[in-house]
Amino acid sequence: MANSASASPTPAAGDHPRVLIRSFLSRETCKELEFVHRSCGAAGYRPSVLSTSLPHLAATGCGHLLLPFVPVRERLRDVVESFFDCHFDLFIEFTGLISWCKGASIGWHSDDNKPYLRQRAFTAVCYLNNHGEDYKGGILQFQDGDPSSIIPVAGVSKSTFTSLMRNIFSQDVVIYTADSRNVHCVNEVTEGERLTLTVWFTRDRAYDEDPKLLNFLSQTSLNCEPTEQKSYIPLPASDNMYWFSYDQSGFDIRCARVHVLGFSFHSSGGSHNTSALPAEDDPIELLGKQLRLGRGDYVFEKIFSNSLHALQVSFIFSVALISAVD
Ligand SMILES: O=C(O)CCC(=O)C(=O)O
Ligand SMILES: [Fe+2]
Repeated sequence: MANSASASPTPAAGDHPRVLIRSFLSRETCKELEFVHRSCGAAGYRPSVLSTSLPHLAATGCGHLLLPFVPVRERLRDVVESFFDCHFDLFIEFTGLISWCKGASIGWHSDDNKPYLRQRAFTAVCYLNNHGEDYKGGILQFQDGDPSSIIPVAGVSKSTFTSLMRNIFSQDVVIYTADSRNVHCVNEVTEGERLTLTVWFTRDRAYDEDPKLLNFLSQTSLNCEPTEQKSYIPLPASDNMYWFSYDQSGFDIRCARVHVLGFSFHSSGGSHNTSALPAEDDPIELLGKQLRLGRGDYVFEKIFSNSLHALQVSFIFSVALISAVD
C-alpha cells in the first residue's frame, strides 16, 4: 500500500464490511488510466456509460496498454486480502475503467445479485477524478452502515503536508463485500463525467480474469510472424462495440470522441487539405480504414491506420495543447 494511503478504522467484521481508503492512487496513475480509456473505451454495459475492460484491450491488439493496470490491480488485491483477512485467496474476476456520463446512475443492488455474478466476493472502486471539480451527482450511497456515502473530493485537507501528499496520492478507493450486506446505488451524474476503475474479486479460480487475458494476448501475438515488426497500432473491435444508443438512435463513440477533442475524421483519398468523407462511403466503414484527421477547415497530411490510431494521437495532441495553455 502507498505510504500516504490511510484506511478509516472501520472493522472488517462488521455487519456491512467496507472501508474507504483515502489517497490510494497517484494523480499520474489516474491520468495514465484515463488516457487508456479515452483512446480505447467502448460502449458500456448500461446507458450513458463507457467502459474499457482488460479483455477488450487484449483482444484488440492493445496488450501493451494492460501494463499500467498491473501494479494497481496487485496493490488492490493486497489491500482487499489484508482488510478482509483472506491472504492468497483471491483472484481478479473483472477489471474495468468506467466513465459515467451525464444521466448515468445505478439503482439499489448488491454486486453479486444475479445468478451469473454469484462468484463475486469483493468489490474495489477507485475514483480517478473528483466530485465537484469534474462532475456533479454520481454519489455512491450504501443502504446501511458506515461510511454511508462516498464523495471523492481532491485537496480536502487543511494541513499543508497532507494537502501536499494528497496532491501526489490523491485518489480514493472504496472496498466492500459484493453480497447483500453492502446494498448500494450511485445517484445520477448531472454534469461532467465521473471516471472509476472497478475491480471485482472472486475466490473461484474458474473466474480468474488472467488466463483469459493471456489467451487473448497469445492469440494476437501468435498471429504475427516472428520476423514481422511488432505494431502497437490498435485494432478496431467489431463496430457494435463502438455504438452508443441514445434515445431512438445513437452515435459512434469514435466519431463523438474525436469531435469532443476538436478534430474530425476525413478520408485518406485525394491530397491533404482537400479530402472529405466521400458521400458514397459508409462513414462507419471508413472508421476501420486508413484516414486523416482534420481540425476546423484544415485536414492534416498524416494518414492514420484507422480511427482508433487517429483518436489516440488526437488525444495526445489535445492533452499537449491543454498543458501548453496551463
Ligand atoms: O462506481 C461506483 O461508485 C459503484 C459502481 C457500482 O455500484 C457497480 O458498478 O456495481
Ligand atoms: Fe455495484
